Amino acid sequence: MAKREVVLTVEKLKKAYGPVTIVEGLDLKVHAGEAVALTGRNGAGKSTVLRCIVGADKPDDGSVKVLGTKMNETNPEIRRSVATVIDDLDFFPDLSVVEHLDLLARAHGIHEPDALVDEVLEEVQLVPQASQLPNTLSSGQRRRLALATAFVRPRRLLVMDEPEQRLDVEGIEWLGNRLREELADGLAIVLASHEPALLKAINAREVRLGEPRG
Ligand SMILES: Nc1ncnc2c1ncn2[C@@H]1O[C@H](COP(=O)(O)OP(=O)(O)OP(=O)(O)O)[C@@H](O)[C@H]1O
Repeated sequence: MAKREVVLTVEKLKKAYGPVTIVEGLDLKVHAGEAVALTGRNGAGKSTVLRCIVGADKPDDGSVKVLGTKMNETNPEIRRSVATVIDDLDFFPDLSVVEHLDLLARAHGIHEPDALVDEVLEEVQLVPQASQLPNTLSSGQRRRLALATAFVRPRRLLVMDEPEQRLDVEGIEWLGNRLREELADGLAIVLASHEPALLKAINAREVRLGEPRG
């Protein structure tokens, strides 16, 4: 895989809520093997930009392209390329931890899904909770499950909103190491984070968002 391939291109992104302009004229390029961190104060627009990038929110202006193709959540090629960890509330209530991961791995046509799911469960330390339903997990365990969903599926771009939330110190250290490996394999990462240790671990390029105007 070419290391310097441009995976994500954001051009002149604008998003406003009513009279308040959250972001305007934002340009961003993220290459394979590179991590970009959106930083800025609470309310600066980090989550808004991430939602526009993954197609969960519609920009008022500008464009988002993944591997040269205009972002579109319903395009199967894009869905195969983009893994997101935006929140950890988005689970099927009646599927267990292992069933979630299994479903995702199979739906994305992963070769030997059972082996990968076992490996990732072990890594996120959810083996004892494998048969529990999401609403019975602790908040940190739910975050680990959300992170696990990104690692059992194909991905070229990983988009994460404060992935460190509710992780313990060891968990943040694990995440930094894991993401470093992903970068070495050519993954492109865009994240919002308030955790300097994580940003340092993955050598993230910082893009600081200013205050919303209006
Ligand atoms: N659907 C919405 N309608 C109106 N305003 C919104 C909406 N979503 C977000 N906002 C506003 O947009 C601004 C940016 O919010 P956003 O969640 O993107 O900030 P953030 O940088 O991620 O903040 P934090 O660090 O607190 O997570 C905030 O002022 C927020 O209140």
